[in-house]
Amino acid sequence: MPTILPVRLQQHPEKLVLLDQTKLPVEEVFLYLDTRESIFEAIKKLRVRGAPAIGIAAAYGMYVCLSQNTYPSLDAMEQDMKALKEYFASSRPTAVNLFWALDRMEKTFHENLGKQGITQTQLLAALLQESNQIFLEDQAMGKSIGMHGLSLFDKKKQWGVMTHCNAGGLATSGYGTALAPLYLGHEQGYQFKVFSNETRPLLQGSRLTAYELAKGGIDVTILCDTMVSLVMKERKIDAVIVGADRIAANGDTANKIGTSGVAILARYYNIPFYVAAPSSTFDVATATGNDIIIEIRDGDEVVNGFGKRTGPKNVSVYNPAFDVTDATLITGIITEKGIIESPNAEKIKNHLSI
Ligand SMILES: CSC[C@@H](O)[C@@H](O)C(=O)COP(=O)(O)O
Repeated sequence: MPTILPVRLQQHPEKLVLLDQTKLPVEEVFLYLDTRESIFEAIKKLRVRGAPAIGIAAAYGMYVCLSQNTYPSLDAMEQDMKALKEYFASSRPTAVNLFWALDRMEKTFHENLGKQGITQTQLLAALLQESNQIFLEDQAMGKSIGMHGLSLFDKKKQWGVMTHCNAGGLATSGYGTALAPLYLGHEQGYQFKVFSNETRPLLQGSRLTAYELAKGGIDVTILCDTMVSLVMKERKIDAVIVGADRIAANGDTANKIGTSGVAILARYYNIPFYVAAPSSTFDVATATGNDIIIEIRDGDEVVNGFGKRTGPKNVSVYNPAFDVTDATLITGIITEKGIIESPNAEKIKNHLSI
């Protein structure tokens, strides 16, 4: 299991504790946050990132912020809960886990608000329990994803696995999603050679995935995004596994920019392409990938990233943070319940039992 926890709650006094991922791989710096502005900023600036971790941070963040105040009435507390929900939800638009976690917190608030004689302290206790539940469920889902994903491999050889961006421990409260089979397998004596795509422009693949896998003792090689085709042609890759930020009802999957190109190349070279994600990443209210809102980020991340100017000033830059991989390019979606082979709307509906 990965050794660094990117998001957790501290109590007495209440703080949201985040590993500042913008500082990796150079330094492990922890932030202790208790204001709504600092939590919003941490999500927006990717100090905490990865769909499940963003959801957990927002849930704990709501609890921490509400616990700072004594409200004149339960109505005032409810208004503030709604304002916080809206504020955190406006931080990043693509990862559905953010909205899923905030909806769960709001539902818990309202269910308890309806109880006769409920106090602010009791409402806070209910929110604390719900946010801890979201954290623990994510941990359990990661482990189950790992078990199902591991069934794709055996111990007879070393497997070449490519991943893009970071869908590991740093993106969740446990084993991760795409990296979960690798961690579990490593613990059980399976052999992997992981190829981690650098993932321009913010380098989650080289800064984060390579960092956590190396720390966990798993063989990892960093590739520039431009090297994917060559390495696939050299037959170094047996399978690709990536995470997801949002999976539409038909299986179209939004994930870090560059993922769809990797999927297209994998199809060309006849390499299986898997998406690993918990059920909290499915958004069945969104029919297809065309309806997923893609976050557009500041162009400076592309031409002035990490303090180095790599493009001229005053030139337009396009910086979409995610792209959508067509369901038809996906060999299977690995969830905590099993693997959806060649995903489509009906299989997804049955798999999620909805
Ligand atoms: C288990 S994390 C899955 C995805 O959130 C991950 O692959 C990804 O694209 C993260 O993007 P990021 O912009 O770093 O939040």
